[in-house]
Amino acid sequence: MDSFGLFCTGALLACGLYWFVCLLGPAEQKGKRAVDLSGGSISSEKVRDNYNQYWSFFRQPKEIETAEKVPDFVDTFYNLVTDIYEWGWGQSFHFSPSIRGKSHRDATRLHEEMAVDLIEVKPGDRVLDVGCGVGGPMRAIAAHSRANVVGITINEYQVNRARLHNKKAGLDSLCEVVCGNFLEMPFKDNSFDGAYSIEATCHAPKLEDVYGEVYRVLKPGSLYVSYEWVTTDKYRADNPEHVEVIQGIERGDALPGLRSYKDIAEIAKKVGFEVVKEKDLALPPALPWWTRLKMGRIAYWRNHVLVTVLAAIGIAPKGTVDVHDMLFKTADYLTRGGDSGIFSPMHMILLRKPQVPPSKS
Ligand SMILES: C=C(CC[C@@H](C)[C@H]1CC[C@H]2C3=CC[C@H]4[C@H](C)[C@@H](O)CC[C@]4(C)[C@H]3CC[C@]12C)C(C)C
Ligand SMILES: C[S@@+](CC[C@H](N)C(=O)[O-])C[C@H]1O[C@@H](n2cnc3c(N)ncnc32)[C@H](O)[C@@H]1O
Repeated sequence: MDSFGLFCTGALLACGLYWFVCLLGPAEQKGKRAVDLSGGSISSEKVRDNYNQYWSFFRQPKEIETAEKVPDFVDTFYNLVTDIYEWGWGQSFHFSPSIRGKSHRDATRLHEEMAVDLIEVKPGDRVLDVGCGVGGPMRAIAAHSRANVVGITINEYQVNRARLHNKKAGLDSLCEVVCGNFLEMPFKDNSFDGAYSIEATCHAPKLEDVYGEVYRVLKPGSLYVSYEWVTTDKYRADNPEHVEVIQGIERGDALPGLRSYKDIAEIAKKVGFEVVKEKDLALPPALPWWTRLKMGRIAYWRNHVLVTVLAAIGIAPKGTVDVHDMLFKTADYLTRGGDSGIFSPMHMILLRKPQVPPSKS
């Protein structure tokens, strides 16, 4: 073989190796690889139909408003996106402010630990994770606080993923996962020492329903912290560009309608909570939470090619390409929401269930 042939063979081998290790190999947190992408609890052949069904909710906005249909629509959404999220983002399905000199993983963990520090729980306490995903936050919080964490998610596929990760992390004695609706929780009154929700209650059609449930299951005197998705004071409903961005975020994230930051405390008080603290964690001096999304753009193009090839050769379900495409566009809307400051995914509210319930009069 002449030197040119040798060079070509070497280059081909290097490309193949890069493809295998970097593209098909372990992603964010090992565990999920492109070749393992599935439609969650939906069988491969039905992924595309379910994706179309997901979109049909947005063609009938009146129906989204009927609260009973929302949990099913959210469940379908998480069947479609859970594997892609894990593959391309990791086991924590939320944002966090960037921190100079720290990795995304560390910034994510610190954002999670802050939640449990705020609710002041002790080792051995029973803490509720409202909308737990595949349990990234739950594991960080259990390891940090040594509290017993009970997570609830509407999506059965996530329950199985979370249990698997808990076991692998050796945290299954501290972490429990329940499949259920946070609008009607299968827990006794006054049975938790604390609760938190990280970017999950935005899926509730009426915030008072989920806050009311958290209030019911908390012991008197205990604390609940929530990181809420909201529109900020910069949002103008008469600005078509603002409306386009917010609607884009709602469609790509299974949201029945984003709330204004102003409504959160009012709703919490209505169900009986005392507001201890409220702060938008996205505001300066915090560094932008959307930098990670922006920086990932080249990787998303690569992922797009990979998903298209895998779906074409029958390894990934056909509809995966549509779902990935939707997320690709969503990333852009979220970035625009962050850049313009009209949207925050981390409006923090810290609430206390009073020792004595407020009188009804
Ligand atoms: C709280 C919610 C989810 C927030 C984020 C975890 C996700 C929002 C948008 C998601 C993503 C967008 C682009 C994807 C990319 C095209 C793909 O190649 C790899 C995965 C993404 C980066 C994906 C990861 C998760 C998000 C950032 C909502 C639902 C309330
Ligand atoms: C964006 S994910 C966040 C998950 C987790 N908090 C995290 O940060 O990794 C939102 C979670 O809320 C859950 N969820 C949404 N609506 C729900 C409902 N009605 N009942 C229970 N869980 C729900 C979803 O299943 C998902 O697990």
